[in-house]
Amino acid sequence: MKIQFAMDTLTTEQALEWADAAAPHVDILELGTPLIKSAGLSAVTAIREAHPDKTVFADMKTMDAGELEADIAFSAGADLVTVLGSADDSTIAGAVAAATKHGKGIVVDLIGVADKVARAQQVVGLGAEFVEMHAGLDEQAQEGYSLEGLLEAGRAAGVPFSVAGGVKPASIGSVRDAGAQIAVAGGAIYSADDVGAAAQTLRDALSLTPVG
Ligand SMILES: O=C([C@H](O)CO)[C@H](O)[C@H](O)COP(=O)(O)O
Repeated sequence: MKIQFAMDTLTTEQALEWADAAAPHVDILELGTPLIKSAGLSAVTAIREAHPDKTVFADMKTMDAGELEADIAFSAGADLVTVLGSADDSTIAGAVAAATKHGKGIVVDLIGVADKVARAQQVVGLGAEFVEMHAGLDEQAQEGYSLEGLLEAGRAAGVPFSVAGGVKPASIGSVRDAGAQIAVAGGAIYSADDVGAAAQTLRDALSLTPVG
C-alpha cells in the first residue's frame, strides 16, 4: 500500500519544506485544495520540479467544467487530479478525457456522497482510476466520527480506493487491511513538530501491521 501526504497549507514555500522532509517516507505528494486555492497551480509545478520521482496529486475537488479544470492541473504537472463524486457524470467524463489526453489519471473524491459504494462503482465505470473514500476535516470534527464507515465502504465497493479522513499511525494498518491501495494522511504528518519523523512513523506503523 502507498502513503499519500496531503499538504493542507497556504503557501508553496511551506509545501516545499514539508515535501522535502516527508519525501523519503511517502509515495504521493498531494497539493491540498486550500493550497491550490491560495497559491494557484504554480504550486503544483513547484512540487513537480522539486520531486520528479514522486506522484504529484492535485486535489482540485472539481465540481464543474471537468475537462478544463483537469487539463490545467495536468498541464501544471499533476499526475492525478480529483473530481467530486457528487458532480454530474458528464463532468467526470470530461475530466477523464483530459486525463487520457495527458496520459494521467482522475481520482473521484466521494466526500459528502451518501451512497459511496454505488457511486464508486459508477465512476470507475466512467473511467476514474480510483476513488477516494473521504471524510473531510469538518466531518472529522463532529462527535463520534470514526474511520470505520470509510473502510466498510471501501471493502464493499470492490473497486480500487484510497482512504482519507484523519488516518494516523494507530489506524493506517486497518486502512491496509481493508484493501485500500493508498492511505492519505494530512494532519498526522504536517501537525507534528518533525514532519519527516511523523511520515516515517506512519510508514513504520504500516510495516509492523500484519497483512489482513
Ligand atoms: O482533502 C482533505 C481536506 O478536504 C482538506 O483539503 C485532506 O487533505 C484530507 O482529509 C487528508 O487530511 P487529514 O484528514 O488531515 O489526514
